[in-house]
Amino acid sequence: MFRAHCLLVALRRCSSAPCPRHPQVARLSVQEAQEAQELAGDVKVQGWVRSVRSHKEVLFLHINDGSSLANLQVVGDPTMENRDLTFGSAVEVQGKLIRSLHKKQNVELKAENIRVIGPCDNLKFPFKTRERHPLEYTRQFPHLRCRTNILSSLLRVRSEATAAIHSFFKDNGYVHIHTPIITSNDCEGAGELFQVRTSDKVPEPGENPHFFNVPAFLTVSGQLHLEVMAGAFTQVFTFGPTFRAENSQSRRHLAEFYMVEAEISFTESLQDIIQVMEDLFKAATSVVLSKCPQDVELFHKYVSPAQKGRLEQMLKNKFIIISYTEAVEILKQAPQTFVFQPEWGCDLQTEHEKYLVKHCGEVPVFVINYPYDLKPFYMRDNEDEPQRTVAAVDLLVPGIGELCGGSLREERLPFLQSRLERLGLAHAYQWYLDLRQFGSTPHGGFGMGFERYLQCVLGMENIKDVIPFPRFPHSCLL
Ligand SMILES: NC(=O)C[C@H](N)C(=O)O
Repeated sequence: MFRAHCLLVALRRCSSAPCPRHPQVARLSVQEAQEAQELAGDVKVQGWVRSVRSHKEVLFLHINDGSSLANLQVVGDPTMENRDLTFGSAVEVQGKLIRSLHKKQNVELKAENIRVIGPCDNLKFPFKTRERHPLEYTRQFPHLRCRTNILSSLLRVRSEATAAIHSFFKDNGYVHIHTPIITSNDCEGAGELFQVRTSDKVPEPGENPHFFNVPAFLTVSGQLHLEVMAGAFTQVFTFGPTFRAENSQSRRHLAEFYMVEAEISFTESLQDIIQVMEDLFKAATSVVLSKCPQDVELFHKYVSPAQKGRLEQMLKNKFIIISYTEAVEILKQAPQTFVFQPEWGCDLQTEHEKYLVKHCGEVPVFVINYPYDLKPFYMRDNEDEPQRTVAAVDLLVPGIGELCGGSLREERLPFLQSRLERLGLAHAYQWYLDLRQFGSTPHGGFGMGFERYLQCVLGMENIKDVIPFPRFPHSCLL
C-alpha cells in the first residue's frame, strides 16, 4: 500500500512537474520523504533550513517545508557547506533516502547536491535557530512568523479543522452557501459595524453618495442570508470571514474573524440545534486530534499542559445544559464577588461565563432561554414564558467563555411583525417578513467563532495567535 503510494507520488510529481535536468527524480515533500517506504531512486526535497551543523566528516541539515512539524534530516559532505547555507535559507536537496540509525526518524536524505535557492541574512532575520520565541515577540513579524514551529503547527491545525468542519456538514447533508461579505443588513444586534465606502471622492451634485446607493457594511453574521436559504434547503451552512468594529483589546476579540454558521429548517426544538453544536465540536476536534497529533502535542506540551486532559473529558462526556435563570442563581450564590453583580435580565459577562464553566467542572455548558429583552428580534419567543424568555442558547467552554450562540428563529408572522414594528424596523426588514409568508418553517441555527474554537482546542490564551493575520483596534499590519 505504502509502496504503491510512494511510487504514485513519484510518478505524479515527475509527470506534473518534470525536472528538466533529472526527469527521473521524484520531488517529495518533507512529510512524504519521512513516510517513504520505497527508498530506491533519487529524490528531490525543497524547504527552508532549520539548522546547520558541520562536523569534520559530515554536514547535517534540518529542513522543513511546512508539510509536518518534524524536520527532515539531510546528511551531506562537509564540502557542500557554503556561506549561504544558513538558518532560514531556502534550499533544494537532491539525493537518496536512506534508513536512519537515529531513533527519532525513520529516514534521512543523503545529499548528492544541495542548492541554496534563496539565502537568508541571519543578522537581520528575527528568529534564531533552535530558540523558542515568545508569542508576543513573533506577533511583531506577521510576514515571517509562519516560519516558527508554533505558527506552522497552528496553521496546519487550522487547515485540518477547516476541512473537518466542511466534512461534518457535507456528511450530514448540509448545503454550503457563500453568504455575502458586503451587505446592507446589520443582522440587528450581532455587533458593531464597519461601513464600506469608496475613497473620499466628493459626490457630484445629484450623485448618490453611496456606491451601492444604500449604506453598506462588512457582514457581522451570515445568519439572515442563511435563513433565506433555509427557505429552500433543509440544512445549510456558511464558513467565512466576519467583521465587528468592537473597540476591544481583549484576548477573545478580533475585528476580522471566521465564523461557522448553520441553519436548519423544520425544527421546533432548541435541543436539535444544541445537538448539532455538540456534534460539530466533537467531530471536528476528533479529526484534528487524529490528523495533527504532533502539532496538537506541541501546544499541549509547551503552551497549555492542562488542556490535554480537559479535551479528552470534553469529547467523552455529554455537554451540560442549564437555563439562564439557573445560571443567574448559581452566580448569585458564588462565594466570589464579580465586577458586575449578576442580576436576572443582565447579559452574562466573561467573568460569569468562566465561573459557570468552573462551577460545572471545567466542561462545556449550554445556557438556554435568555431574557427576551436581551436578545435580537429574530429569536423565538418562548410559549411558556411569553415576552420573558426566548429560545436562545450559548455554548460556554473552558478557558474561553462563549464559543457559540444560536436560537430558534421567530417564524410566526404576527409575532415577528409586531416585534419589528415596536423596534421601528418593519420597513427595513420587509424581505425578512416575506420569508414568513411564503412557505415559512420553524427553524433555527447557530454560529461558532472559529478562532475561539481553535483557542479552546489548543489552549491558546490570545486569539491573535490562532489567525494568520490578526486585525484588532489600531492594528492592521500587512
Ligand atoms: N448564526 C448565528 O446564529 C450567529 C448569530 N447571528 C451571531 O452573530 O451570534
